[in-house]
Amino acid sequence: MKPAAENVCNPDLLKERAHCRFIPEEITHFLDNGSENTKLRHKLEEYFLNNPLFDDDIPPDYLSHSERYSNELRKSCAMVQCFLNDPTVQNIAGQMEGVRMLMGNGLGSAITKDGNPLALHYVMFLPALISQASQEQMAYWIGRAWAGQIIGTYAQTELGHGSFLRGLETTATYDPDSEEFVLHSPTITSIKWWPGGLGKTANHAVVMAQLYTEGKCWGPHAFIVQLRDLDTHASLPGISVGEIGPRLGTNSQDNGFLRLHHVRIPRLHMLMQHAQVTKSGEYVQPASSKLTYGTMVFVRVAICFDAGRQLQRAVTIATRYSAVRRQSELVPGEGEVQVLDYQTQQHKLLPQLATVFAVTFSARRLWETYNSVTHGPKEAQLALLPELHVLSCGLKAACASDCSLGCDVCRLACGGHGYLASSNLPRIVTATTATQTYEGENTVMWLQVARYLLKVYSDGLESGEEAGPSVQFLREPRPDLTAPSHARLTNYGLVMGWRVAVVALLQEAQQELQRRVAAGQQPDRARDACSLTLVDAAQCYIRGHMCCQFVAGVDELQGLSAGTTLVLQQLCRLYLLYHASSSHLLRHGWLSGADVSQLEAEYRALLTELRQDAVALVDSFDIHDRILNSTLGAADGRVYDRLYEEALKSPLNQQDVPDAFNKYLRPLLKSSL
Ligand SMILES: CCC/C=C/C(=O)SCCNC(=O)CCNC(=O)[C@H](O)C(C)(C)COP(=O)([O-])OP(=O)([O-])OC[C@H]1O[C@@H](n2cnc3c(N)ncnc32)[C@H](O)[C@@H]1OP(=O)([O-])[O-]
Ligand SMILES: Cc1cc2nc3c(=O)[nH]c(=O)nc-3n(C[C@H](O)[C@H](O)[C@H](O)COP(=O)(O)OP(=O)(O)OC[C@H]3O[C@@H](n4cnc5c(N)ncnc54)[C@H](O)[C@@H]3O)c2cc1C
Repeated sequence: MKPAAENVCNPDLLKERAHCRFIPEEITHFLDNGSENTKLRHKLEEYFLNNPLFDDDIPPDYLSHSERYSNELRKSCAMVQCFLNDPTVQNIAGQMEGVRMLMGNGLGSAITKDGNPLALHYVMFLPALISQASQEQMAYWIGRAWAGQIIGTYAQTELGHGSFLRGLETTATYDPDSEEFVLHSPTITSIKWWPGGLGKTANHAVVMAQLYTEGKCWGPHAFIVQLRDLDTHASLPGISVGEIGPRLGTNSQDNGFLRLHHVRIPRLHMLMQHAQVTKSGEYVQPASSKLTYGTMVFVRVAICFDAGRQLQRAVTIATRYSAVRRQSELVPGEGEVQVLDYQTQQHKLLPQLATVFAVTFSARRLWETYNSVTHGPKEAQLALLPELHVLSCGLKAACASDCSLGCDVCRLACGGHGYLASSNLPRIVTATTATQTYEGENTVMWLQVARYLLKVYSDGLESGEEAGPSVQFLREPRPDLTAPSHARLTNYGLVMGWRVAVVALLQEAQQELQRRVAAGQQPDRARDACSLTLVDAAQCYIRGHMCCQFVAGVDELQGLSAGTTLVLQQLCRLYLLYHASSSHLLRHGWLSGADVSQLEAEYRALLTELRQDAVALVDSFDIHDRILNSTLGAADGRVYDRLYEEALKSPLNQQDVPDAFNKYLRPLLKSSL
């Protein structure tokens, strides 16, 4: 048994919690979207985290690639079985809600630490069926997929093309004689490459392929292809499938490749909610060709939430550690201080804390937009599609980039120990950085946003097309740059500053574009030559949007204690000030040099204020120790004991003299004698 002293909480953490100025549970309930959800989450955590089925005998870091995959597949299948068959779990949460929690990176990440081989089935295959299949197709596929009788993935990206969807090479050619599509990968570059779960887990895939019928290509469409025998799991004739090899992170997710050799599928395996091919081969056009991209839009929204949850974990670990870690003397002779006391450390961590809330407010609003578009009347759906597309692209890019950079800042804030796998920060960082690439590489997403902004700004909307609510400001009179500083520096004043920057950048880009085209440059090349300015415009637009959502979200909160409201207002202000240091607010005339100095002083004062709540704030994220899975971040702050305990688990430490010594080192030592 451990000595009692080892089990007590670190005294510095206790002190931090004692001076909390707000009610942490209020923030917990806000982040869970209601106290009932918090209760539900606790019950699920208790059920799963106390169940030995989900324990790892050996830390995954010490397993081989195949062992890791097998271990994570064991746990993910057990987890799904619980949801499908265990009444206790079913009583706690509806199946849908439960699976969502397990597949996301909350509880799920405590169970399948190294990536979940079944994730794509729930995160993309099922959503693809829901957004692309006709009613009859849903009736056929969804029940089987939901019950785990078939396991699917989403196979879109190819060796040669990921970002440029229209460039996909896989073909689906309709044969009216047999009423079948022939799926084929004609070249090496057309091999599907990357889909999660494709390598060894999935027996079906939604395959995106160029549809050919009646001799014409109609662009990328979605088809369900069976890949493996449902009994033996052997790959079917004409299907070459496997895993693509080790990656920076999530190595148990068996990302795979797929080559199709003239594989025949029934006509009704083309997903036909939007476009159809009749028995005779006639192509029936969808209301919008972009409806085929619906699955990606859904996942982009989900990524905003996921990236935010990863940042919550990273900043919890780094903040608790910074309260425990003492390093150097602030004032010589006064003893070593908690590193959290250094202004530079606060500047690393507190903006990350604020970002958690900016992401939460923005992602929630995006989710509302997504729901009103997908559940609204058809005409309204189509009218709002561009706005949803642009917001989902922009917020996905911003949340992915802010959160993955934020996670890495948290890792760096933990010094050397942050580099240790047992801190869990390397795994969090590598999992989060992938969100910048998948589901639309970030730069490509920014360019999509810019394309829409320029279109609205330059009156390029087609007749009957309306500018979406988030870009109405492009049509409004330019705000007054000479307004007094007290008006420009308020929260809404700073939001306005971003809008001013967007308009100025679009104006610059448009003038440059016109100049180049007038000088004879091909218009698309001219646009590429303006793309840095256009990406700046897109980023300012989304930053302004996130600031606006944060300000409005805090303003609209009701029923919170004064202390909690104050701390959220301060975090909101900190977020606005942190980003106001961007050169764009200065360059485009919203802020003067004197304004910047004033805002910087206010920012530093806020760091000092919020420093006292930092530990209580991360406590309010209420992340279970098993989900943090970190030697540095556990709630009791026993950092050094845990670091030592984890080091002792290394297989190399199971022998004083490793076998490799006799094989390699001893001969070297002998030869150099
Ligand atoms: C857990 C996760 C695991 C990971 C999974 C994956 O990664 S899966 C793999 C993930 N892979 C990726 O994410 C691949 C990323 N690439 C893509 O999504 C597409 O290639 C693209 C959107 C970049 C361009 O598409 P394109 O060349 O067809 O289009 P274009 O640029 O020529 O613009 C034409 C018009 O269409 C509009 N429009 C476009 N999309 C939408 C939409 N969804 N809705 C509404 N509208 C849309 C656009 O605004 C423009 O309007 P305008 O100005 O004419 O009025
Ligand atoms: C962990 C992980 C999981 C994934 N899971 C899946 C999955 O389940 N299913 C699936 O189908 N795919 C999956 N993918 C693939 C992913 O969607 C693609 O990698 C992504 O869309 C980017 O495409 P790409 O790799 O072709 O990059 P590229 O487009 O080749 O990007 C290379 C560079 O070119 C730049 N670039 C590209 N186009 C333009 C342009 N038009 N203008 C300016 N710059 C440009 C990019 O900004 C980037 O810097 C996954 C990828 C990863 C990393």
